[in-house]
Amino acid sequence: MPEILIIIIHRFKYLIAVGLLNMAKPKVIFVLGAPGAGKGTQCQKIVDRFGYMHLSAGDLLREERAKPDSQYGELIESYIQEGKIVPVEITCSLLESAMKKSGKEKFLIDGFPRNQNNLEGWNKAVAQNVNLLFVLFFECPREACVERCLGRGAAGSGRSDDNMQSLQKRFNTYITETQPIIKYYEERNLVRTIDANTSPDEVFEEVKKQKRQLFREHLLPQQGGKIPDSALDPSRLILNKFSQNGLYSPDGYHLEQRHPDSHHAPKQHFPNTVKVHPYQDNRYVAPPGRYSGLQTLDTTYLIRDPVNYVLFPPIRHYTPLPFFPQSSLKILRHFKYSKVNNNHDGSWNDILPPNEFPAKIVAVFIFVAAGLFLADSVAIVPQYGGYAVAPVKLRQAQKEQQQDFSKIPGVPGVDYPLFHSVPPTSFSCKHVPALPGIYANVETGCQAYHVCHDGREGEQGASFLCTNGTVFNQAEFACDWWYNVNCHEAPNLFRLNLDPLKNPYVPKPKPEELAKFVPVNKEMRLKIGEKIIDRLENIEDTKGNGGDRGRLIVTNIRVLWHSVASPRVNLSIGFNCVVTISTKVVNSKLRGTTQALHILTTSNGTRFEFIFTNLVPGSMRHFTSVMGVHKAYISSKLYRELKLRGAVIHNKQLKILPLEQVFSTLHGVWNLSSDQGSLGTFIVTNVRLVWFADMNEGFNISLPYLQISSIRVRDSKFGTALVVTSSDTSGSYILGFRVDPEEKLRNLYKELSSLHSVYKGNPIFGVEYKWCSNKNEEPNEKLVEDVVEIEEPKGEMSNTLAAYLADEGHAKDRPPVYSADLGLAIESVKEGFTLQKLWEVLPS
Ligand SMILES: Nc1ncnc2c1ncn2[C@@H]1O[C@H](COP(=O)(O)OP(=O)(O)O)[C@@H](O)[C@H]1O
Ligand SMILES: Nc1ccn([C@H]2C[C@H](O)[C@@H](COP(=O)(O)OP(=O)(O)O)O2)c(=O)n1
Repeated sequence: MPEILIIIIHRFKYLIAVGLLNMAKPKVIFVLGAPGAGKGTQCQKIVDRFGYMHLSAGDLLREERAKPDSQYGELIESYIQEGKIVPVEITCSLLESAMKKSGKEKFLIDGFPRNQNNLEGWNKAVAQNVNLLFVLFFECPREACVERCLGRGAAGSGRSDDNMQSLQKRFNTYITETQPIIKYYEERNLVRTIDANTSPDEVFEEVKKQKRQLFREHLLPQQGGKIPDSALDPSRLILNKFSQNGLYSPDGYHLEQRHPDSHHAPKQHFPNTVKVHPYQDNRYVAPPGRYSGLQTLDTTYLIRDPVNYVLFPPIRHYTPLPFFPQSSLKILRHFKYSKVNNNHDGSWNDILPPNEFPAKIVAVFIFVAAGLFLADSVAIVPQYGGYAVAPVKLRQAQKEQQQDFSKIPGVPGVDYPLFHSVPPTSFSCKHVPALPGIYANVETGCQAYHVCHDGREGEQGASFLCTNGTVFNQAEFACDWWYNVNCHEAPNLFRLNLDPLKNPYVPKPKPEELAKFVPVNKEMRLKIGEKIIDRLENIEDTKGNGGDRGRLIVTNIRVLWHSVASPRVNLSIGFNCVVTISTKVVNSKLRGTTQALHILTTSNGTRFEFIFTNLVPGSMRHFTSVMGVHKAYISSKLYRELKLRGAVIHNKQLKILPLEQVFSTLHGVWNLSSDQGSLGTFIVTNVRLVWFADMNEGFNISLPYLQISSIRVRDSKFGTALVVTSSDTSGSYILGFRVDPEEKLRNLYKELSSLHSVYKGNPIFGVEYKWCSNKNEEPNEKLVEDVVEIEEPKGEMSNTLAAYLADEGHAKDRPPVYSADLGLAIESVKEGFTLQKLWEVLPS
């Protein structure tokens, strides 16, 4: 079978695409430590060795103070002498202007942030404009530091604070104000501690080791690298998904990955790695701007491979694709090799001296999966659909291979074009109807196509070629056999990009995100686990179907409306896509001017507005129930979403959710995401699994069954491990756990697997809403029967245990009976079930 790379063009949201700034963010390392710890000394060495720009907050303040016209001079002097920390507005503006003035990209910021005020000021004004890599913390005992500062003073530092009196105050400030800041970053796994109580050169060796270690942590484990301690950190885990589908990251993360060819000048600038950008609200977005000179990300995700390390099995060049899933949103194309870029410029390149690493190395995206160690080293690579780079030797050999055209119908170069790279044409993204969008290039017989978005790829956007024999089918947004495509028609079809359902760059909603008109009996059918909370008659969909009486149904995950006269006229609004719910004065056809319910939603980057008017005068029920359930929906995310490092544990106790029941708590469970693993507690409930580290309860994961895609037991280099994979929508994280003895692990696996199968089939969404208003306003149960369009799921709960657990009438325990099978007294089994049947749900 011909190997191809399937490149899934990432569909990023309009908002983000448009909203991205066009500047690459500078990288920052904070340097902290007690006065005299040697921060300045080490920074100088790092500058010399690694080429960072050193900005010392203290020096900048001293410089400012020394300026005769400075309006802050006196204030700074008095603060420094008192050992106090200067207000952040001054320090931050000095830092910011020094950064801007330098025109550099990577900075060591020394002596900052030194207190809460510094931290808050930075977070507010600067943090979102830079990438904070980590905090380098020089740890040094007080006596040594004092001695050094006094020595520095005696040697003529000229500093007004290098005296015993100021030093005492500076140390107090350091302990009470700076140490909590270091702790703050420690909790975020950002601190790299260096023992600074040795000679400057020895300290620097440590610094180098740390940097090297940081780098090694991100090598493939089979190459001797470690899985980083912070593998559970969302910023690392986000990369997991690359091993799955390379690109798409819904639910709080947003990534973009570039193909070499999408780069403006692919031959010169071969982007070796993914760039990921933390966004203000903790999502990760593609980096703005072009890649020129910025090929590597200032993260630890870049890894290099030793010489001759085979990434891919040999790939034939320009092999035709056997078939194209035309309806697919994926864009299929061959993998084109370009010149290897051995010049690994970027923030991590210089971590190792050049001679410490082989010269002919290539970068690939790290599969920094917490469970990476579980995968076979080379075997996983071919599955990877990202933009990896193949080794030089391999690549050249492939280039020489000729394509066999005999399997393509038609005459090459006559019936279909034969481009080996995208030729220059007059195509311009300036004249296309929608951005982002994807457009066939007619001048190349549609073999080339362009992805136009925010202009960062230049006037032609990102250019791609369809494999020989195929051309871009504008109607299908996919490469297709040449004989299926009428290329000249393409410009007439460019406008299809305006259709969010067609445009592959517009993400498609999940069912519960759907905010659109849907055919009756399909979307109007309740989903499993979905419960009707309220039904209201006499509601007009004032915006879409004014004048039509309808029925509004509020369930635990969405709001449905349908016309009573013609139930096919209906709509479904998932709470997931609701932006705001408010009231609005409107002019209703049936009620005149009145207060109505206004729901603003967003789906696929498009906003939808819904207005519902209650035709019963004086009734407020539609407001209260829709708003109330929406509130309950928002506050119950833990039932439905993966949470990392959440406030889910307090004093080593799980904060139990209202509908949650803890089934078992297991101590001594290793989370294998770090090199030695972290020891912690594993809790199994009816909603989720939770693990938290014994040493730091903030290091935790809460994963609802709804978001688990598989649970397995596998061998790993750590021995037998429990491997849990989260669903695509929550990032496809791979989590590894180990419990001793193995029997315990197997029991845990059995328990989790059966609960997973039960609760995935019968999910607890956690959205509960209690009526506490006027009795007359409560939902009329009778209405439930006469809604024929709403079908409850039938026969879907096939699982015995699910049926058994769905025991709504089980208000009281059933009387105990002796079970001969178990040799125990147990609660009598519900009618129609046997113990044997219940055991059968456990996987063997
Ligand atoms: N590892 C070390 N061992 C001994 N003296 C040191 C060491 N590092 C720095 N010094 C000296 O200690 C003094 C304070 O160092 P400096 O780098 O200015 O510290 P900081 O910036 O943390 O206040 C300087 O005189 C420096 O020469
Ligand atoms: N973020 C900062 C950094 C320094 N300062 C002031 C107060 C500090 O005592 C002095 C000296 O800082 P510097 O980092 O040069 O010196 P030490 O680490 O204390 O040796 O500057 C500040 O107010 N805010």
